[in-house]
Amino acid sequence: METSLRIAIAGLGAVGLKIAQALDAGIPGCELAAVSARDRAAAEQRLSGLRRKVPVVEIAALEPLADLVIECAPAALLPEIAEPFLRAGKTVVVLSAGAILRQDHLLELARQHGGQIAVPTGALIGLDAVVAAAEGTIHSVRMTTRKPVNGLVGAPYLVENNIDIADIKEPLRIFKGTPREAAVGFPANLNVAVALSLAGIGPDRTELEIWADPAMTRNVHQVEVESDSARFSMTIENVPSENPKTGRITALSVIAWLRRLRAPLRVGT
Ligand SMILES: NC(=O)C1=CN([C@@H]2O[C@H](COP(=O)(O)OP(=O)(O)OC[C@H]3O[C@@H](n4cnc5c(N)ncnc54)[C@H](OP(=O)(O)O)[C@@H]3O)[C@@H](O)[C@H]2O)C=CC1
Ligand SMILES: O=C([O-])CC(=O)C(=O)O
Repeated sequence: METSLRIAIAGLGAVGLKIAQALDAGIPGCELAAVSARDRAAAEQRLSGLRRKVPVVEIAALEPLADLVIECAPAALLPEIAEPFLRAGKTVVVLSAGAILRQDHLLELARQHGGQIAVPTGALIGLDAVVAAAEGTIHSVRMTTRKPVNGLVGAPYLVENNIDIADIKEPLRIFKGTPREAAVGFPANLNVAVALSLAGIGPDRTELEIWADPAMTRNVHQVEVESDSARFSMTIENVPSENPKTGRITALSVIAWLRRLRAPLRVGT
């Protein structure tokens, strides 16, 4: 019988806690081995309803305890979380996808040691079709994101450019550029655009617009792809989680990814 894959979770917020609860409820072939959070006592409290007791440890203590780590913490912590696992040839599931662009050395570490960085579909849609189209030739990828004001306020791009969206009455386009630029200007809001770009034609050729819309209650992402195998358009309207910047479906995407790791039937790319 195969032994269970020991899973560590770094960050126990809107995404991490849901994944911890799902692992505790049971995902065949996987077991929750350890978690990390900023406030250890609060994390222990949040985990107190779980059936099995799980150690809450410093980020540096996660790697010896687990075969795979799921990063669902602030983007700046990605290197600290990922490096020990990649150096040990293990897998790192990355939610803060934007941070990968600023940390090229992580890909090199994975290559050198036989580890892997996995970016789940997360809050987006259709990355299976985009990676398939990328096996042929993709001509263009355009993404438009519309978010309620509270899903965007405080982003560095808005602060640096003195763009005040607190009292807008109409939809306002606040950004037009590339996912590479958005990863810097919106590190906690546009990981989906970076994931899309990594699946398709990269962070410099993917075209991105961001709109703040005071009438919206959901985070809406629209994607249009032109390729030599297919033309497709996709829209996802995400219900925000406890964290207004993060869609509820994000944690579910990782849970589905974990469930497929050892499943006898695997659907989708
Ligand atoms: N790829 C995608 O599709 C998506 C990606 N994301 C990204 O996923 C990440 C997680 O999102 P979300 O769960 O909503 O974020 P939250 O803000 O809800 O949670 C972040 C967690 O990180 C923990 N944390 C903060 N500092 C440290 C530290 N020094 N050591 C250990 N843990 C720490 C916090 O701890 P504490 O609880 O103690 O404060 C908290 O539990 C974000 O980067 C977000 O941008 C989000 C949505 C979609
Ligand atoms: O991109 C992100 O990080 C989150 C997001 O838009 C969403 O949850 O809809």
